[in-house]
Amino acid sequence: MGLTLKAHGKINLTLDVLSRRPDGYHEVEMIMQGIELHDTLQIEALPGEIILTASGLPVGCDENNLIIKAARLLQQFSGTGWGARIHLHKEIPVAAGLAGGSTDAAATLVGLNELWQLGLTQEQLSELAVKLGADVPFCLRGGTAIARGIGEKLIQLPPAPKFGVILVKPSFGVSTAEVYQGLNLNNLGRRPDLAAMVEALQTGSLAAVSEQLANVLESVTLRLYPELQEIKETLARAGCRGVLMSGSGPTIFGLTEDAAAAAVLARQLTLPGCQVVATAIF
Ligand SMILES: C[C@@](CO)(OP(=O)(O)O)[C@H](O)COP(=O)(O)OP(=O)(O)OC[C@H]1O[C@@H](n2ccc(N)nc2=O)[C@H](O)[C@@H]1O
Ligand SMILES: Nc1ncnc2c1ncn2[C@@H]1O[C@H](COP(=O)(O)OP(=O)(O)O)[C@@H](O)[C@H]1O
Repeated sequence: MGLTLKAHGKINLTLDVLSRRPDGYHEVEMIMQGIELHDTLQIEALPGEIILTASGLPVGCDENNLIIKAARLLQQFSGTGWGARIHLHKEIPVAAGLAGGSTDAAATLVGLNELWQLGLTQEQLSELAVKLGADVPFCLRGGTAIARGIGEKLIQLPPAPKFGVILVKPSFGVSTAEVYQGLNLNNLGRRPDLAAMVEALQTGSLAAVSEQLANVLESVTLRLYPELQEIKETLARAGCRGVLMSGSGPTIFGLTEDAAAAAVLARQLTLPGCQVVATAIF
């Protein structure tokens, strides 16, 4: 008996950094949004070992893969004798700011909790999730949420309007740790207005939501990679209403009225060397 799970990516509609903690992490305040684009995990329980294989976009299947880390963490926590055979089909670009690894880890926790019949609560899973990464607790639930703390303190919001989303991922990846380290907390550029974005989401207006998009990590990543500014301008010129970098980058996303508009627009874009994906708010 096995399970097939969809592990959805995310974008950040707002991202603000409030302070640097003594442990090097940062207190954030952001609105996280799940997207249709997803990886697929097929999981079967088997005695003892954890075996991972992958297809789709290239990704390593060794001990560094967050799927293996999640499975081992759950084995240790529960003391179970079970193992698993897991196949990952990767569609979310890697090291992109789209939480691809985090969402695979979250799906692994959910899937193995069920297959191994551990009966862990959502809260227990969330406590394990944050040990794997700051974005993993959000990925357990998905949807639309305010995230605070290092990203693990979540307040679920009503589902967002189903806007279309165009993702543009340049050929390079960025290190999230380096981007946070590069921040100058006294010079963050335009800061988001969280309350105004929550209100904009409630109105359902693409124009209102687009106006409130803001991410202070752009102050680091766009300085390191000026070509990202050109991608933003290309998306805006092509007709995307709101354009922003997701998370620590380098993916730039653009919003359209719906998924069909995103698909049409994505086909018209010429961005050599970039992965362009049309998807939607999930
Ligand atoms: C920036 C965001 C926005 O959603 O996403 P991504 O760009 O990674 O998708 C997150 O804050 C990233 O979350 P995640 O990628 O899970 O972070 P982790 O693996 O826990 O941490 C990677 C490194 O980023 C830094 N980090 C992360 C989160 C945070 N609140 N403060 C930090 O300073 C730390 O240096 C940490 O060592
Ligand atoms: N299952 C996984 N999918 C993608 N990346 C993974 C996975 N497990 C570990 N990683 C590693 O995690 C790092 C961050 O990847 P990812 O989660 O895709 O990016 P981001 O945190 O920017 O959204 C990459 O360097 C990648 O090698």
